[in-house]
Amino acid sequence: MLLDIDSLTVRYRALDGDVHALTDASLAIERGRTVGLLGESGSGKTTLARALVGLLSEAGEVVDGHAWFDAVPPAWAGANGTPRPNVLADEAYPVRDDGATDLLALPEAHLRDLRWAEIALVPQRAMGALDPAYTVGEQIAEAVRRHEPGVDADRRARDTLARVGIGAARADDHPHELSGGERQRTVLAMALACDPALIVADEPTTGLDAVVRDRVLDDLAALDAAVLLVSHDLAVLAETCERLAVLHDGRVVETGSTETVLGDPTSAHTAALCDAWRAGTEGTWD
Ligand SMILES: Nc1ncnc2c1ncn2[C@@H]1O[C@H](COP(=O)(O)OP(=O)(O)OP(=O)(O)O)[C@@H](O)[C@H]1O
Repeated sequence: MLLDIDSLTVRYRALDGDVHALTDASLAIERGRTVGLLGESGSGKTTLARALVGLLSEAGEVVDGHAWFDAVPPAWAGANGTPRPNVLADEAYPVRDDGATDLLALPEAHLRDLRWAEIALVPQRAMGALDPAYTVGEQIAEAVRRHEPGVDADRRARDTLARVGIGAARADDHPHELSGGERQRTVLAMALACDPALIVADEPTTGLDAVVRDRVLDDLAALDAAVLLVSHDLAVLAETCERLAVLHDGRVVETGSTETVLGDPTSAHTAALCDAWRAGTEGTWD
């Protein structure tokens, strides 16, 4: 198993009391597989996505749970390719018998080694993920340089942009020179650049027209990496994902193959979502 989220519980401290955003949420993703995380607005999808990479907002706190992750970034590899003892044998945080590390317990310095290299977040709203002051090529190359020092980072940036259907020459553009769809694909290119084992894509198609949306979904479906695709849109997940998990009020109420979840849902909530989808009302749940 590449990622094994076990009983994740997250709350936000707010002036008028705590918000329990996730309660005992469990979910697993095998290497190379695409899993959809479905839920209405406020169900906890973004919280789960950001908790995995240690990017919850300041008010957020992981109260309980583990996120066992079985991939070792290049920065942890010793001369013979085995993880450096000072990383995996660090008793300050848990390592499971199979070698998986707990993302939720890793110190920030170790998490930084993992981000982009082995687990990449495609956040909601691409514009916010890009720095307006730098060309998109420079931004992609910077991540490559940090994690793969020996690689021609500029070449990799151009190749990765070309891979998501943006001409390599656009590497010299600043974010404001790209269309909304191009920016979204640029953020996807950033996520792909270091060839991570897992991509967490948070509503990557929201706000895109149908053609660009399909292109982004095709890109995600074609990846060797495992993908956790977060969406409120059942149509998007149904056409892209092998497995689905359904979040409702911060709890995972259903997991299973897409076929089973859609064809024979066990929770009343999932059944209602499926009925709404079939009735052609998808996109109106939020
Ligand atoms: N910084 C915060 N402070 C307080 N509460 C928060 C904060 N961020 C999120 N929440 C609350 O946590 C719950 C889960 O929010 P989250 O953004 O994870 O849901 P979501 O399913 O991603 O929703 P959406 O589809 O609208 O993005 C919601 O009740 C939300 O209001």
